[in-house]
Amino acid sequence: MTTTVHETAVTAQAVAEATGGAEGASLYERLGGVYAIAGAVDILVDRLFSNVSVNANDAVHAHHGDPANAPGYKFLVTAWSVQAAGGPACYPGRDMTAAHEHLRITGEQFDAVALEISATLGFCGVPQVEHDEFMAIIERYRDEVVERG
Ligand code: HEM
Repeated sequence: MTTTVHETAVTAQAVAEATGGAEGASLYERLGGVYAIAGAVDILVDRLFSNVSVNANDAVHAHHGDPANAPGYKFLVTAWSVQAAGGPACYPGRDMTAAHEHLRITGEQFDAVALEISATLGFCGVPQVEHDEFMAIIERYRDEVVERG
């Protein structure tokens, strides 16, 4: 019996089936693991660093306006996402309150970042179920990221 390239191609569906379907596999596995997540974060951070609405906050712009911050930030956001999605515990950064409290982020600025995350998941072809699960995780951190009072 011959096997075609089509039959051996690793698709998101094949990964889900091989790992026990949507119920058995972690979101991390269903997203495609560290290579897929790092690839998405690479695109996301480039977009965030040039997003005018996100950079309207001067404290955010002090960080996102400097291209020298991109590699380290991509590493930290990748590790955070891997861990938040149920992958290996590998995030070495600050918790979300400590990382953002000095930035005085508004609800609108949080929405602008969430929109870029959602757009990036769409751009990368992440299926709807995994898209919705990841965005639900992001939403759970709103109160830690947005300025209090
Ligand atoms: C749930 C949503 C968010 C997640 C998961 C997230 C994730 C992270 C991570 C992992 C770091 C690195 C922490 C460290 O340095 O130890 C960070 C820092 C940062 N984030 Fe976020 N972030 C979120 C929302 C936002 C929003 C809405 C903004 C801006 C509007 C923002 C702007 C920044 C900036 C400027 C830094 C660097 C702060 C500094 O080093 O002084 N983040 N974020």
